[in-house]
Amino acid sequence: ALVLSACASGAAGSSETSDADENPYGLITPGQIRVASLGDAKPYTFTDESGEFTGFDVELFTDVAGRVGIDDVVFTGQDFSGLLAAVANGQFDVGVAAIGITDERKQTVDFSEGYLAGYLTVMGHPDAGIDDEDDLAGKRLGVVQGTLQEAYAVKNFTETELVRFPDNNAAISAVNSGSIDAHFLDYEAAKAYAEQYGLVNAIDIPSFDAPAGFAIAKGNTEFQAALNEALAAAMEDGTWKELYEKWFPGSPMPEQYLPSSEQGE
Ligand SMILES: NC(=O)CC[C@H](NC[C@@]1(O)OC[C@@H](O)[C@@H](O)[C@@H]1O)C(=O)O
Repeated sequence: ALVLSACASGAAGSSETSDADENPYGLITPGQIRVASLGDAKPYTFTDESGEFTGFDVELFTDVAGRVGIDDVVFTGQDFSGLLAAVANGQFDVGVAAIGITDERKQTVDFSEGYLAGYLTVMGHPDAGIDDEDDLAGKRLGVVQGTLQEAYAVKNFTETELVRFPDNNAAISAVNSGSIDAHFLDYEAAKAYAEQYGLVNAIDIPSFDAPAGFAIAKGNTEFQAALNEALAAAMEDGTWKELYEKWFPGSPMPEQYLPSSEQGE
């Protein structure tokens, strides 16, 4: 009986520790990372012709996940407004979609360190007559619900009629059909849509105080620490720079994410 009980308790003990070993980051499915993302925020995160998720954020996160030891990464498209809640309530392990880090959002999720700082951009028809923020008075401006653009427009574009959309695709078709004058989205996505539909970037607003980060459930400090360590390594060995040049050719490069040997030039 003594041997049996010792063996039994040993087995129980080992299975408990092996669970922690198997799934140190509290993943929904050990060995797999489920990512909530967007399908229409090219070149940050988008689905290509074959329906594969790709883009700067997608490839950077996939690289970081590999460094953390997880190669099975599954991306799913979400409306931005539901994305953080889905991560907070455990439907996804992480949110990756040019999500700006803000104190308000930190009430819902935790974030990795920042990995991209850029601009919020108003873009529309070349003949919409929008050259600066004053020109937005009396105009109809699209925003995606839940974005920093929505919050900024509510606060600053008080004479503008805001039209809320679930995603960029819906807003862009509204611009193209003329039912709104312009859409308010991220700089690089605006550039991609402008090229595709002959629209123009009219106003660029810095959002450096809210760099994009990976969003994870609050309290998952093991996962957060592992992601941060891997993200720092991807910056230090030039992987971040390589992906930035691949996906944002010609754009000004924020220095803080370059290898330390290239900073402070
Ligand atoms: N994918 C989206 O629609 C996200 C829209 C918006 N992105 C803002 C941002 O994170 O985009 C990447 C960088 O330019 C950041 O500086 C910026 O705050 C947001 O976080 O609300």
